[in-house]
Amino acid sequence: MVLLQVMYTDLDFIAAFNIEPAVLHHFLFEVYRRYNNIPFHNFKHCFCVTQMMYGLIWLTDLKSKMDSEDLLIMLTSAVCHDLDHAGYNNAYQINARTELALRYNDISPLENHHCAIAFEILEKTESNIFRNLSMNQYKRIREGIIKCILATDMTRHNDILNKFKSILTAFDFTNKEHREVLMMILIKVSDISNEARPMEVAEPWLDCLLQEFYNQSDVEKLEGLPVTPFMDRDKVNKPSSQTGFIRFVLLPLFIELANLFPCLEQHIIHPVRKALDYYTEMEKALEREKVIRAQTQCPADSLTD
Ligand SMILES: Nc1nc2c(ncn2[C@@H]2O[C@@H]3COP(=O)(O)O[C@H]3[C@H]2O)c(=O)[nH]1
Ligand SMILES: [Zn+2]
Repeated sequence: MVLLQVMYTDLDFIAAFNIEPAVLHHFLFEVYRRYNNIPFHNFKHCFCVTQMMYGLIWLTDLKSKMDSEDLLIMLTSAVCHDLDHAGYNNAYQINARTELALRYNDISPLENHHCAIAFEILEKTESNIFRNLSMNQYKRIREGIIKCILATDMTRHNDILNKFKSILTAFDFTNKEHREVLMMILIKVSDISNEARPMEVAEPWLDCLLQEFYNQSDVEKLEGLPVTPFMDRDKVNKPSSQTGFIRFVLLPLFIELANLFPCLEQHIIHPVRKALDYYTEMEKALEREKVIRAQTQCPADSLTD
């Protein structure tokens, strides 16, 4: 919590938006309380995503390109983006017809919920870090946070990435629409950036993610619901989960952001490529092990090969 406080201070938000330290503290404590004690989508994930956003803001020198309202939107969206996640994704919410799916008519039920919880916290005067803003400032920041948090729904991944690609060659920081798409891309990159971290940090996060995935698919099996294939313990393991995700989701997204900010290449592309090599090797080793195990179980078959 203290480190999050430092990020708000370091980016000059305290002075620019007249945020009282006690209110910031209260806000962050409420945020901390409203993350659940689950394997992946917990407060530590919130911290990692926010820290990545903070790092990206500095590395790309966004302070000189965007105003402090936009930066406040980005950091606060990162802090709030998974509030009260219960460890079951949107597919589950919709298939199980949960309260959230009913409330939000199957439209990004989780992301709508995370955002609603954020504004529930901000409705209380003692934890409203925006309480000294003008009406117009508050309106703009609320609109921005809603856009950013809703953009973390992965079913919108291709739409958002394609939009970013279409504006990239003529990207203009003075264009509001361009800035909004960039903000969505930045929160998406931060949200799925574990593999850009050192291997000894990234790998335990993958274990936590798979624990949450396997738990959901076990419950889906128990409840007779459609089983989410990438969460099924009978179908995915560590390397198979990562090679596809890195190749088809992470790299295509990260490469586009690095096209706009080439300085990011060494920070987000190189480590992700290294992780891809690592999991590709692990996948091959597991395959070899499987073949050996099959041969030792059926020695007669292997003799006839
Ligand atoms: N396989 C895999 N999926 C990830 C990884 N990081 C994030 N994700 C997925 O990307 C999603 C982003 O939104 P969610 O937080 O809902 O859930 C996340 C996971 O489903 C990762 O390292 N590996
Ligand atoms: Zn997240």
